[in-house]
Amino acid sequence: MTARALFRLPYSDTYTIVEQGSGHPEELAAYGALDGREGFVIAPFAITAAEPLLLLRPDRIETRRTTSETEVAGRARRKHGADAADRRAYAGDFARCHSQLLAGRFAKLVLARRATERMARRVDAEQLFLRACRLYPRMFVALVEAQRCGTWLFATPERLLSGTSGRWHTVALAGTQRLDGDAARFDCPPKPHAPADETIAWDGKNRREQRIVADYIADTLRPLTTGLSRSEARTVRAGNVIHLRTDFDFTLADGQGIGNVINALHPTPAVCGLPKDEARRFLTTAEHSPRSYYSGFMGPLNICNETHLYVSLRCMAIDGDSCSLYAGGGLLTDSIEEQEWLETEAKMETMRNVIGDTVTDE
Ligand SMILES: C=C(O[C@@H]1C=C(C(=O)O)C=C[C@H]1O)C(=O)O
Repeated sequence: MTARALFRLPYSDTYTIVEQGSGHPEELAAYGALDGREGFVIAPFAITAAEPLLLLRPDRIETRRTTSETEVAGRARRKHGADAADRRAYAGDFARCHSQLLAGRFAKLVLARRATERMARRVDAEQLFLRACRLYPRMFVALVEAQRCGTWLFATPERLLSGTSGRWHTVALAGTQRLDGDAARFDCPPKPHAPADETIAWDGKNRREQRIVADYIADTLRPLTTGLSRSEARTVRAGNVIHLRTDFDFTLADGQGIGNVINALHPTPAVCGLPKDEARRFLTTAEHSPRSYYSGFMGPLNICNETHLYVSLRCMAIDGDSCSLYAGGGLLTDSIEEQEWLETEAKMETMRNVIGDTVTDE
């Protein structure tokens, strides 16, 4: 085995292992090259020679049951204190983005950062994958191991594109609130199609942030699709935070492939900004830590005729005894730096809860 991916779909009690038996995953030059292909895809935020778009060949596919252990509930993790240098670097990045927003160069920018945790011992990535499956039943959980991209663990709430042959689905997910105290036990929706809890209040800034994403997706998909439907925005839970989500369903217009749809959608203003190409260029230089495979996308492509591509969020890169966690948040002109920092901390909790009590204090 030279590369492998493990993935668990939301609400499923089984996970799938996809292994490539020999050689390295294929490097593809562009999203269009995904049309008609089969395998497990892992795409970076921006394709470069150092961080290519990879397609893992499914030489072996196995499905296993996730265990029903509840061992995770009481795990205590030692207190985490953000590094002062990280905090200062984020403040600098925020100021750079905010001045661009105030100058009217961008309608929205998503600023991201990285935090590295040193572990007491070498990380057992597969154990962490299984723990993430137990902790986050609503999320798409995946572990990818390949020489070219390294080892990544994800527990993401954001679908980029999924479907079988006929109907396709995507979402506009944005706006974030932390669930604290008793509210953290709150479940919305408890099952895939259950009604959402509409007692939750959202402020204007979060609603605008999410509407920008939903309008962008609708405008992008309209010329490429037929029968496009758009739901109302509703509240959904993702671990210890909640978001606003609009669902889209569509059929591809004649002559359209999903590679073209991905090329048009990715990266959406849920993870990048508007206008898209300028925002992507700006962020790749403005952010002090490169995003690598964070905020790209990954998932099975045409495996057993099903495609489930998710945005690579709530994730970490694992390297020996070190875990690099990534998170970002959408900025508008009225964003407040301290609140945005706390939002990235809340999103990083998703992976901090997975590494649990193995974090050391050094
Ligand atoms: C950028 C991230 O999340 C995205 C940004 C959100 C926001 O700005 O409110 C919410 C959900 C995601 O679309 C992340 O998790 O790192």
